[in-house]
Amino acid sequence: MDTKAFSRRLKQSDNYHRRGFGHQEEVTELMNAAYQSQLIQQLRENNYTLTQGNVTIRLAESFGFCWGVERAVAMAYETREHFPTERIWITNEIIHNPGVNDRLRQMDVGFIPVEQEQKDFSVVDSGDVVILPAFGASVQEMQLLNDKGCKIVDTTCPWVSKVWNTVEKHKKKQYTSIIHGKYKHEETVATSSFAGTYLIVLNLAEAQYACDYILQGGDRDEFLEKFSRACSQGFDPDRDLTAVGIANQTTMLKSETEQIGKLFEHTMMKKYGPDKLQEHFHSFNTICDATQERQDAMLGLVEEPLDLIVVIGGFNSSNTTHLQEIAVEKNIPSYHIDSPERILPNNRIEHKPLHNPVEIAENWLPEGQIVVGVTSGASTPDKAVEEIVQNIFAQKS
Ligand SMILES: C/C(=C\COP(=O)(O)OP(=O)(O)O)CO
Ligand code: SF4
Repeated sequence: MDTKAFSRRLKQSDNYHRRGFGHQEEVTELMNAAYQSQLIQQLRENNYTLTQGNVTIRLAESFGFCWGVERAVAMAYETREHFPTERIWITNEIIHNPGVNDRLRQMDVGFIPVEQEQKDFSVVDSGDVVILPAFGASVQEMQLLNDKGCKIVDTTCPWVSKVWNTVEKHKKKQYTSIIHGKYKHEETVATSSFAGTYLIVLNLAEAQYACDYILQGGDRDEFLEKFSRACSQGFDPDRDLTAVGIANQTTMLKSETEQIGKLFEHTMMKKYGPDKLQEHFHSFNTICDATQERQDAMLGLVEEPLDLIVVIGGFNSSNTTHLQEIAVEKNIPSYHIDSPERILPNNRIEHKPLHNPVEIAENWLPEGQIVVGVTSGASTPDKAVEEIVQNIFAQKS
């Protein structure tokens, strides 16, 4: 499929919308009421600090809703305003925040049902409105919805589309796209659908494995087994790793994406010589600013004297998980929670330790004077942060 030509055609169609519908004022009011917080605004203005009783809260200097999330959620709200009686669907969670998705359900936006990892689009009829989330959607899904005659409202963050352009460039030059991301993540599913030949690496260890294969060869079957769900159809490591371009899921750990890029660059330089590097390696910076800013702020926060850190965001939120990784790396006790309800009576918290299932911790707030670091991922509204800060104060009072 010529994905570029399809995208161009889709964008010209009357059924395709990627800007709002002129209801900004009403929507801003609704969103402010649901998601903004005066307390958090005060904290920002007070050097990101607030003390009450024997608890001091230290907020990261960049946290919470990013521009792309605000834009996508606002577009979904506008869609409801603009099509008050039409059936409206969304192909996935709009962003990885349970509260925001619940709010869309309350607005009668239907989520495409999923059975055994397969989406059931049979529920969608011609003329229905379908929202594509901030992560985007695969080109096959877009085609299917377009063929059905749906009205498509595309809220894909432009930073994500920028990565799609990058993999299109790789494809044009017949480079294999090395995508730093999680193969099951909606954004990476969408990005890989625009790529030609691709390999998805989760982390530096997987990148190292692929680079070792490039330099020394290895067990082809083992390679294909390892990346069975993370490469393009018919991928052949002996044929498809001679020229590579780097791309990434926008919310991966910035430092890791950079290391992976450097690793492939050095590998290609070693294999083909510095003068031939351009023919075998391409890299554009596609790390999004919001991800970078939140990670940089977290790196600043963990340098402060803290007793513990609360990281707020959906459990399936990649950027939030990476913020927690920074706390874990620094050996600071950290609690990843997705909503204020996770703070339970009697000094207990229901939280998700990194790479482990949700569990309950007892006596999580130490006695006496404490300093609690707080940050939140790009899909977390300030309102949720406010309620969590208030719950912490209440537990210690
Ligand atoms: C929509 C989006 C980022 C917003 O945060 P999310 O937490 O929704 O997503 P992610 O960190 O990628 O799992 C894609 O870049
Ligand atoms: S984290 Fe970046 S890419 Fe993702 S929605 Fe926000 S601004 Fe867009």
